[in-house]
Amino acid sequence: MLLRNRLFLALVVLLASLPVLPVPEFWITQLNYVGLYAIVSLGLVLLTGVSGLTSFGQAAFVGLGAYTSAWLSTAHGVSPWLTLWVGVALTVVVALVLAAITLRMSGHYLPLATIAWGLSLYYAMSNMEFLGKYDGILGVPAMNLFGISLASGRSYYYLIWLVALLAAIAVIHLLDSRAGRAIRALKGGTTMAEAMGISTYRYKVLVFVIAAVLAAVSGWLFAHFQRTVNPSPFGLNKGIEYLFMAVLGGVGHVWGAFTGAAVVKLVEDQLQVILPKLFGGNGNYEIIVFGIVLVVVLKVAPQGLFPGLAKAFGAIAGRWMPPTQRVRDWDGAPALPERDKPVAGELLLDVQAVRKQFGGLVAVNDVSFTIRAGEIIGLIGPNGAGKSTTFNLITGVLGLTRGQVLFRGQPVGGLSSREIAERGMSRTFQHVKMLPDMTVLENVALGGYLRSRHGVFAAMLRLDRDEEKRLFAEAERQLARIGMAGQMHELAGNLALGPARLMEIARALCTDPALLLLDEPAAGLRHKEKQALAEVLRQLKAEGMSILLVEHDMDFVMNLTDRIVVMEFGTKLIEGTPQDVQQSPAVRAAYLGTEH
Ligand SMILES: Nc1ncnc2c1ncn2[C@@H]1O[C@H](COP(=O)(O)OP(=O)(O)OP(=O)(O)O)[C@@H](O)[C@H]1O
Repeated sequence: MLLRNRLFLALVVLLASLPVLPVPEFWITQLNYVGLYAIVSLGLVLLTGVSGLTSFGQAAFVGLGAYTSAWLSTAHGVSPWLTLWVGVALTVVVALVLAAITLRMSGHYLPLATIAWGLSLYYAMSNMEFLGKYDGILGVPAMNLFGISLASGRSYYYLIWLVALLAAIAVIHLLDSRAGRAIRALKGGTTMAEAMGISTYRYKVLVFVIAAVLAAVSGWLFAHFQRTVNPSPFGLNKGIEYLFMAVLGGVGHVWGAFTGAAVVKLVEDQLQVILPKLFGGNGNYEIIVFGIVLVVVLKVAPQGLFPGLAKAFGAIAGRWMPPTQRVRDWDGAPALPERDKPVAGELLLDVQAVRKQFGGLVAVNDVSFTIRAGEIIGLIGPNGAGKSTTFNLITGVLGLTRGQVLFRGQPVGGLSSREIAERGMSRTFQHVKMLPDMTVLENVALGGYLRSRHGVFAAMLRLDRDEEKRLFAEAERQLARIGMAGQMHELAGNLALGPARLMEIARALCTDPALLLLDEPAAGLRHKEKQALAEVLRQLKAEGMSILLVEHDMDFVMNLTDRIVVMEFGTKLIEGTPQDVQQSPAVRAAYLGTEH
């Protein structure tokens, strides 16, 4: 960590000394553009790299920031230090409106929508009389800071890079926080994040707005650097270029934004000089070269240039990569708040004649059962019996066709999985859902989301450290509870299936549940892994935890459960003790596929 800080400090000192060294004006201007572009790309790292939302329309937000400041400062003489905030406010409003319209779209529709609004904003800027139409606005004033003129490229350089580095630090802080983990969870789909109580839509909107604001701030800086604005740098091709920078540099890394901005800006200018000399004429040859380069980079280094560059710099620069081993500084952190727990024997879950129809298929046919606090109930049945569907009805992933589910006396049918998580049901997944690039500890800490509260701004300003300690102390406690504390610093993606399933249980425990719901936790496990899992479940029961265990493997549930509900063809075949079930000819027939 210390080394990382020193490297960062060395970078800052180097950057700060460039304008006072005999560096030609041309290179200072180039670096100014790199800084401006990096700020926009940084937003794309958050939006596209971390959250998986592709936008081609960022250049339009740059334009919004640039035009707002240019118009207010020229037509109304407003200080650029005020126009910045007007531009940011306007961008937030526009981004919120666009987010409300487009962010519920999925697949290819979202990128297409970003192209559509990117074009709309561009043409809006180009056709407004008061913004000078295609000629734009001339005579944008230079900035002053405490009486010091920032008119020269060398002085303005400090402002651009101060903003760029502060933005990078804020994004780094954000990604290493409660809100950051929620943002990182967006990429793997919404089911797991919602089950941890995270409003995925809210975070998508937040990330979208942050990326738009970064673009607008870059636009504000751009307007007072160029001292003139016209629509051309805010068009769709520039939007594509920003995305290109982020992807080329490494869209998953904060420093990838800077790498991409530097490579594109510096190489582009050189190519614009060299290529016409080689091929003659004034064609935009550099665009052809960039197209080819992007395809090659995507093929050989899909993570972009930054990870490779960092590795190439060897062990020291390798430390620039996100740390995998977090400093263990949470000893003595106060425990997170806990919910009121049900008393042993209290009716916890009351599933009343639930039904789910998929068109003509009745996947779950009026199934009823109950769970009392402290029990482990098994829900078993052959393939296609309707177990997973029943599980999804209880956890709010699927809506009920009919029937009701009561949890602690309150109806929960029709609630979202997030609301159900809030009430104290926590689940694991048949196919493990985790964030493979985060450590086991961080994955488990995601479970503590609803028990903590700090948001984006607290994270950016590092005001969330005490709460983070509480979250990690809780995550470690839950990992220790299932015997995985020794693996907390490992990347979750490196875990074998058995430990990965246990990690999911620890994450569910971290929500402080009243009822734990496990969806086929033994599926695909080897014998030893199954034994380890059974041991953990026995221990949880001994601690008083209530568990619904959906399982295909009959032997696994026999020695663990108090009662078993057997399903076949969507209906409840039998409910009883493991002995009752074991001796039932109907159950044997269902599993062996014979008549009964
Ligand atoms: N989204 C869906 N749309 C249509 N049919 C579905 C859907 N989900 C499940 N089904 C059908 O509902 C029935 C019950 O499926 P379900 O996955 O609940 O069974 P299961 O007991 O969990 O089986 P397995 O052990 O194979 O997971 C199956 O016939 C399945 O094909």
